[in-house]
Amino acid sequence: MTEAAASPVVVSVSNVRKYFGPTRALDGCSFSARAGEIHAIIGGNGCGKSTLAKVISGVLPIDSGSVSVLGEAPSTPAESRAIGIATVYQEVLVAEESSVVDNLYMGVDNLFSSSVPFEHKVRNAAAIMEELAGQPVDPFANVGTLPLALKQWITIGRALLSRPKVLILDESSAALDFDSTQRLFAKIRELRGAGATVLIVTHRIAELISISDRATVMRDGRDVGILEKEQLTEKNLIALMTGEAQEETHPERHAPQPERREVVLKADRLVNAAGSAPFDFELYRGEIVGVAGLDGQGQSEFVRHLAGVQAPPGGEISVLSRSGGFHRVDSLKVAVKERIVYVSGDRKREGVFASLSIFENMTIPLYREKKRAGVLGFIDWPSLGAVFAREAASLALKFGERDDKITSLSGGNQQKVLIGRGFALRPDIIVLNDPARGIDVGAKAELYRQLRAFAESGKSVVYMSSELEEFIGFATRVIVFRAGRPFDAFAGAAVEGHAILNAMFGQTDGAGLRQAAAPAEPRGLSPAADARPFPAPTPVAVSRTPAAEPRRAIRIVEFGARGEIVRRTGP
Ligand SMILES: Nc1ncnc2c1ncn2[C@@H]1O[C@H](COP(=O)(O)OP(=O)(O)OP(=O)(O)O)[C@@H](O)[C@H]1O
Repeated sequence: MTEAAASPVVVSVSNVRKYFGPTRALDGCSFSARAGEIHAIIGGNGCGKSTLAKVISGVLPIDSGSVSVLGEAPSTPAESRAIGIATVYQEVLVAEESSVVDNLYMGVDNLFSSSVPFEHKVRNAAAIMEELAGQPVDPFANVGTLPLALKQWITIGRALLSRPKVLILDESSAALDFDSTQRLFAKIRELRGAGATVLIVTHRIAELISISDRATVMRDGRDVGILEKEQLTEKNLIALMTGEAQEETHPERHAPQPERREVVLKADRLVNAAGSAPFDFELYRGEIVGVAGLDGQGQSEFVRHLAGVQAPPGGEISVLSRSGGFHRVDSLKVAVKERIVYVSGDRKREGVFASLSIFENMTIPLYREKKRAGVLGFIDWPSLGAVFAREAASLALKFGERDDKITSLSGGNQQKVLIGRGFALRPDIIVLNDPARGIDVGAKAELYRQLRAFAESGKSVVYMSSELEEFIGFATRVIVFRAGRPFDAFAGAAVEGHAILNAMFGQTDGAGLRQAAAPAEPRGLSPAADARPFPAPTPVAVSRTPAAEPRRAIRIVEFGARGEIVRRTGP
C-alpha cells in the first residue's frame, strides 16, 4: 500500500463510453488516480489507452459516463490546462518551423507566462532542456532540424513548464534511450513528491514496473484490473492484458548463428556524420545485427545509410545483387530494387501516408509488382488482398475496415502496418530503425519470431533499438555506437544488457571491435541455428580500433519506494 492510498482521488472516470463509428474505443471504462501517485495505464494496442488519456485531458468529448479531474470536467484543452492538466501525446507534436523556446512556451503563454520577459523564457528554456536532454540545446534552434528524441523532450518540457497537478504521459519514453528515460523518471518522481498525479501509458513493461505505484490494465475499451505496487509483475500484467494465464512470457530464445560468413552488404570507409571517423562494416547472410547507442551517437544515421534512405557524407555502401556481384547502393530506388527494405519507428515522419487507407498504406509499394498485363490500371487486387490479410493476421492488426484511413488506427497498430509493409515487399535484407516503438508485447514477440525465421531462411537483418532487452537471445551480434562510429561490439553469449549499457556510456575497452580485425574462423566452426544456445562468439566484422576516449563516470541514483534517494554514487 503506498502513501498515495490515503490521498484524495484527483482523477475519476466512471463508466465512460466513447465510440468512433462502429469502433468502441471506450466501452464502459472506469478509472481513478490519487494525488501523489504514479499510475500506469497498460493494455494491448488499440485497447483504448490513448482515448482514455484524451478524455481525461478534455480533448475528446465522451458519449456517456462521467469524468472529473480535481472536481471539474474539462471539455476543451484550454479548460484542462487551466485546471492544471498537462498531457504529452503519443505523436510528437511540435511546430517544426519554430524555435525551441517558442515551442516550449506554446500554449502555456496565455496562462501565467505572458508576463515572463522573453530573456527569462530563453534562460528557462535553456535550463530545462539541458536538465531533461542531458546536453545543452540552443533555445533558438529551429525545431525541424532536431532529432526525434529532442523533439520529444520539448513536448515533455512544455508540459513541465506549466507545473501540472496532473501530468499525463502517453508513450512519452518511446523515443528515449535508457539514460534519458532515467532522467524522465527522476523528474516524474520529483512531481509525485510535490503531490502531483502522474499517469503514464507505456508498453515498456520493465520501466512501468520500476516507476509505477499502481497500474490499471485495460482490454477492449474496459478496465479489467488494478495492480498495486507489490502485485506489479510482468506475469500479472500480461495475464490481465490478455485475459489468459501466462506461463512463460520469454520462452528461451536463441539468436540465429549462421554457419558461414557470406557477405551480403558492406560499407567501405563509411563516414556517418561530417567529421566522424570512417569505418568498415559487413553484414552476413542469415544474421541479425543489433545496433545500439545513446541518443544521437550516429546509430540512426548508420541504419539509414545502409538502407539507402540517406546518403552518407563519405564512403560507399554495396549490396550483393541477385543478378550477381556487388552493386553500389546510392539511392533509395537502388536499395528497393536490390530488395533492401527499411522500416522506421518514426512513423509520422518517414512511415505512414496520413491521407491513405490502412490497406493502401500496407500495399502501395506492391502496386507496380502486382499489375496485370504490364498496365498499372489493372492491379491484381485479389493477390494484394491476400498479402494484406496475411500480414494483418500475423501481427494481430486491430482495425475496423481495411479502407478506413490509417490515422483511425491506434499508434501501435499504425506501426504494425509499417512492419507488415516491410515484410510484404519480400526483402533479402531488412533494416529496422526502432520498429517496436509503441507496439504491445504480443506484437513484439511476433515481430521477433518473424525476424528470426527470416534470418534463418538465409536473409539478413539490421535492427536498431533503444530498448536493450530487445537484443538478448535475438541478435547474432550487437554494435554499439559512440561519436558517430562503432565503439564496441558483442557477439554470442557476450550479447548481454550490462555490457551493452557500459559500452553505450564508453565504459568498455572496445575489445569486441579488435576481435573483428582478427582472421576469420575456419568455415563451419560455428554451429548452425540448432539447439546450442550460445556458441563461441563470432568475431565481429567491424574494423576499427577505438580511439582512447576519456571515460565518462556514470552517476547512479537509486530511489526508494517513496521516490526518496537512498543511494547516490558518482559525480
Ligand atoms: N479518431 C479516431 N477515429 C476512428 N477510430 C479511432 C480514432 N481514435 C482511436 N480510434 C480507435 O479506437 C480504438 C482505441 O484506440 P486508442 O488509440 O485509444 O488505443 P491505444 O490503447 O492507445 O493503442 P496503442 O497502444 O496502439 O497506442 C482503436 O481501435 C482505434 O483504431
